[in-house]
Amino acid sequence: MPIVRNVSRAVSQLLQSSGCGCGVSIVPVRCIGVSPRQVASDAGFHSVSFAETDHPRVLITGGLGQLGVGLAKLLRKHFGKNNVILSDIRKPADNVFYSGPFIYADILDYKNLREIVVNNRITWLFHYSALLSAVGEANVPLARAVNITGLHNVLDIAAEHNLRLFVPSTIGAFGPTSPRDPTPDLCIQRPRTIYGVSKVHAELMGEYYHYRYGLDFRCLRYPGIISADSQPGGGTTDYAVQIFHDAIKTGKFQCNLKPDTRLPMMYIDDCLRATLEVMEAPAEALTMRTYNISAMSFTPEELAQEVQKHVPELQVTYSVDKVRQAIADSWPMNFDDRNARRDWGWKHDYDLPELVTTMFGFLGSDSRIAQAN
Ligand SMILES: NC(=O)C1=CN([C@@H]2O[C@H](COP(=O)(O)OP(=O)(O)OC[C@H]3O[C@@H](n4cnc5c(N)ncnc54)[C@H](O)[C@@H]3O)[C@@H](O)[C@H]2O)C=CC1
Ligand SMILES: CC(=O)[C@H](N)C(=O)O
Repeated sequence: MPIVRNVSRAVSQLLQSSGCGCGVSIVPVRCIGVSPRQVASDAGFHSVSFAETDHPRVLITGGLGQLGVGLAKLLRKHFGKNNVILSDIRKPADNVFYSGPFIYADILDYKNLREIVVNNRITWLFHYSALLSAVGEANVPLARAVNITGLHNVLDIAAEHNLRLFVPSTIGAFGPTSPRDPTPDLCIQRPRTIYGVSKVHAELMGEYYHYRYGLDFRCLRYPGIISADSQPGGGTTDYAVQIFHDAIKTGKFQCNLKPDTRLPMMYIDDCLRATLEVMEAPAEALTMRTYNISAMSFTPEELAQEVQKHVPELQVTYSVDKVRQAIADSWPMNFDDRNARRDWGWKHDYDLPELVTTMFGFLGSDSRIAQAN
């Protein structure tokens, strides 16, 4: 009995002293073992110049998806090519492989991940690996493993090695009982997808590690992201990327959501810039560790009308995917991001017309537009 009392006294002292997120020296170190894997010695990023060490040493997990390659490009511009390591379990395309350091990293392999962090003296980690909303519903056990067990590995390694850790969350972290128009940072979160559940878990675990162990955890809830040169990985908002490709290739687009389904969306450049800005923000400026960020909000019908200004002959039909529609109907319609704007100066650059013009600029629709005129 006295032992139990002593332990609970020690725990309650710890909890009281950790409210500021600093000064708690205990970190969740897992038992140290010998990793069977070695990072290739010719990987090219071991020999850094002295000047390069002034910058953060970055690792991006799940970097070959829709967002990771663009993030690596942005961070390499800021911190130097060799200071940013892209990783994934997939094989990179030639242009990605030759554009900077790439390494195989399975986030479910704790020792391998730890070894990469140690050998490369990583200081900032961007954790992008995930299964998104639609693919997550199609394979719940895998989504649970990657999105939850994988996150636990990342959190422990980040806490153990004193990393600054960015984990993206999503509009999908809200559910049908959340206020949807607009959705504030702090409100009821009862998502009905494994993706959403895993992201709420990530938000809470990251914040818990921050207050309990002093982990420098930072998290943004992204809207649906729209990009020209990378494909989405199986989400509910994917239609808003596909419409551009189909408009150019065939002039026909079949949308899997109803025409009036309103969701928050953002152009990739805004999303990646926000990610860098929140990582660079002074800790004192952050009154929270998880922020909504917002740019625009539209329905498939509104997007189609804007696209038709560039490709007037585009024909849009609707064939609703029940799973995606149910997910979309439970998500925010508009996102309230006032806290991000106040605390660290978040400001989006792209509204719907700029987004559509920029997408067609990238995808080279000039010939079709000329034909249409
Ligand atoms: N793209 C979007 O619209 C949004 C994305 N996000 C979040 O941003 C992050 C990046 O998103 P995307 O690039 O769109 O995702 P994506 O689905 O395109 O890419 C995810 C990557 O994770 C990798 N991965 C899967 N299992 C892995 C494992 N065991 N170990 C290492 N990597 C593994 C995949 O190979 C893939 O390349 C995700 O966490 C996602 O939840 C949040 C909101 C919106
Ligand atoms: C909004 C997201 O998180 C993602 N694009 C999805 O649709 O699953």
